[in-house]
Amino acid sequence: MTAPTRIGVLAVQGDVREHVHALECLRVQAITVRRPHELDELDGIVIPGGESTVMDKLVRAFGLQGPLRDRITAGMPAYGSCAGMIMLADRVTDATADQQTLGGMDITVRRNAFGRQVDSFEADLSVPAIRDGVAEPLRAVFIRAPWVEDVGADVEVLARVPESAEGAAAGKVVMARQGSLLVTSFHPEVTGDLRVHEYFVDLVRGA
Ligand SMILES: NC(=O)CC[C@H](N)C(=O)O
Repeated sequence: MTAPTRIGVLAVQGDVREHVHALECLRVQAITVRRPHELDELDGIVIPGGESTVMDKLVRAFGLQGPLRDRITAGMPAYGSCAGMIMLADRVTDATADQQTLGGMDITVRRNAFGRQVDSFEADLSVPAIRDGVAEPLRAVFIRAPWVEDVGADVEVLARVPESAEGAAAGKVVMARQGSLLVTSFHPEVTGDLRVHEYFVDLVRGA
């Protein structure tokens, strides 16, 4: 029998439980991570939504920044949702003065991009990369979400806000991948649709 896939969920801040639940629904061993040594046995990690400024401070306070950067650089797959996407971005617009990220992905992300007045926004996304992702659009829930302003040459765009959406959000990149790193602006863990997590688990198993 092969060993079970072990995926960590960074558990310093944010909606950790929902990601643990989604991973367990996919029969993956989900492990909450607060200490550096907890990274050792992982096949991949999820960085949840929350507040990236707080998450960054706690990641540094818990001594996780260096070990996480090392593992990501060494190729450990990582999936960042919303604040997690900010954490995996090499560049952030509208960051606070002392805000740092883990980086790894050659993208520029704009924090709180959907507008300060609009706390949440929903859209049906066509995502050809996921199972039935064209026939059955993915309902995406955005909560004070960032979007991707700019992607490097090695980044694959997986989804955009539909061009028919109102305002500046139309056409913006909200799901992308670079090698073993995956990011979404939105929160698939709150809808019960497991296809994004399934895509990440497949990525981890293929890594
Ligand atoms: N739902 C979220 O993760 C919000 C992200 C938050 N606006 C930030 O800057 O980190």
